[in-house]
Amino acid sequence: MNEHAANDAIGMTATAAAPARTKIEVRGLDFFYNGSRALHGVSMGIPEKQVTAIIGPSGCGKSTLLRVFNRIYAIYPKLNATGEVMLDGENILDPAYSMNRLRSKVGMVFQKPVPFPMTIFENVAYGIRHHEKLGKADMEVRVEQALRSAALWDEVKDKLKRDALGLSGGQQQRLCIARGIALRPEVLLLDEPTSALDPIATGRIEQLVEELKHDYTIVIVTHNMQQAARVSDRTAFMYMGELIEFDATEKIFTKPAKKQTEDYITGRFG
Ligand SMILES: Nc1ncnc2c1ncn2[C@@H]1O[C@H](COP(=O)(O)OP(=O)(O)OP(=O)(O)O)[C@@H](O)[C@H]1O
Repeated sequence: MNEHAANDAIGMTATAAAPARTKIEVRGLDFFYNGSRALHGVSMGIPEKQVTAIIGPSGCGKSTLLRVFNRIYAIYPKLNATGEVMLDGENILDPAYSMNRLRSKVGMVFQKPVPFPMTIFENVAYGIRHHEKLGKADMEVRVEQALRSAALWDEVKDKLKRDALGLSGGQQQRLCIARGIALRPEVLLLDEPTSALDPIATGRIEQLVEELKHDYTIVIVTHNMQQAARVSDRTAFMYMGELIEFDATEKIFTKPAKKQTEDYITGRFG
């Protein structure tokens, strides 16, 4: 199969990545769950304002790696990361790096949308209140901006006071993205954000990711290889806790350097 045919086959539209500044530099990262090693010496550079996809078979460590980027594991005492994760040149694994600062720089959206049991407006305003004191008018502007950025404003602008749990699954996921964006982070982590959504809602989220990368550095974990091919600039392939290959998405899906990567993307395992 020539390169164009291969691209067509996987529905790839992403163009080759332009050179970009490195936003997150991972160096020799190991991760342990209660002494059991889940990541083995991962090193990679996440480019700024691009989309980086993490793919690989179930249990290979994709979510673990993503969660290290906002240190969410730190709430559990027996989980431990060693190595360095430099965000704009500062090691976020250093206990001296403030969690509050990290939370304001790195937002996360989970697989299953989990709106808070409150109004649509309050879902977005809630997080902002924890970080900033805004007057009523400023808050309204911020909430609107976040909902617009998450491509949800037109659908909810007349029902901001309604319960968020009344939204569809796809709308709830965009609401969770709006909630993340409202804090104006620099990095947005998406952990299988469309796995619970139908193809139309999935398409909207993918389109949204494409738009958001102009302002945010995005890292997305996905089981869906077509999705990685469609939305990402760079793709990381992981296997059994190791980063096997990390390169421009087009290269990974057309001319992977490693046999394990090729076997995975051609469906020979996983
Ligand atoms: N809370 C936990 N306690 C102990 N081990 C865990 C925990 N979470 C994950 N692991 C182990 O760490 C390894 C990596 O898991 P992780 O969830 O990061 O993989 P994944 O690639 O995201 O998988 P999936 O695609 O199935 O979500 C697996 O061997 C898993 O069993």
